[in-house]
Amino acid sequence: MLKVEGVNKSYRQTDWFRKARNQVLRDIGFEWRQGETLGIIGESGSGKSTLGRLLLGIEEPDSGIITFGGKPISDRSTRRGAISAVFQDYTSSINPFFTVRQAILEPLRLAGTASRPFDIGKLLRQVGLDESYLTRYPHELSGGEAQRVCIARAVSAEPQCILLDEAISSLDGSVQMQVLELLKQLRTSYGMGYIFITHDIQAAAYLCDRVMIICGGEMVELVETEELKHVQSPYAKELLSKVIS
Ligand SMILES: Nc1ncnc2c1ncn2[C@@H]1O[C@H](COP(=O)(O)OP(=O)(O)OP(=O)(O)O)[C@@H](O)[C@H]1O
Repeated sequence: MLKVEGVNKSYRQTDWFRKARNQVLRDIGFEWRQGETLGIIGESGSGKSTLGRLLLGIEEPDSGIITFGGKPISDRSTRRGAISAVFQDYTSSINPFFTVRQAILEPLRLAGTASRPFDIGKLLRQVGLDESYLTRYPHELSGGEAQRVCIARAVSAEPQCILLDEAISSLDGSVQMQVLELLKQLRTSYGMGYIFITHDIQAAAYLCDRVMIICGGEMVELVETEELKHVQSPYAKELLSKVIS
């Protein structure tokens, strides 16, 4: 469904004496299958968020191809209704001048489907909030509530895939667990899938069907979650030993 082939990405380095480039992703290739939850895990700086931005079409690879349903993800018409995102920084993800109602309806307005019947109260209840939140502004929400609003907004246009980039990392432990549960429930209700970018292997193992491990911009492993303990690459073994021991 979402297909990534031979993707490379580099950025210009700030170097006064020569034109150097920092190679951030090397020859990445994989396929996200419709309805699945695919985890992308790796240590800080391994290139996870960069890959996320490429999958969302926010940035373009230097080389390689990314398609969704056979069409280039770089085309806005391909992305519309196909993929949405939830980021770590929920405080800046919502327009501070928007009420919760406006924030949740924004994707529908952008997709040109704002006139279709839409039960915003039901969606709000599904993410564990009630209709009294509709008139609140972002500064009137707790971190957990704001991230629930971001999730509701990502779900509202019913995309086939939601990319979550460290979406639970800034939340307290118990709230993280609630949001993971919520994501599982929404997946059942709406039949969509996720791409779950995280450095938290345990959260990935809890939520994901398959897990991809990246190190230094290279994909070192892509396995079914139940096969995680049988990973082959030394890096993946070391990464897992830190959690399992
Ligand atoms: N826009 C950019 N310009 C220059 N370098 C960048 C840019 N974005 C990312 N990088 C560099 O690319 C590398 C990978 O960054 P990236 O944010 O993708 O890693 P990550 O695995 O998501 O890390 P973290 O878990 O800390 O967010 C880092 O060395 C980073 O400094």
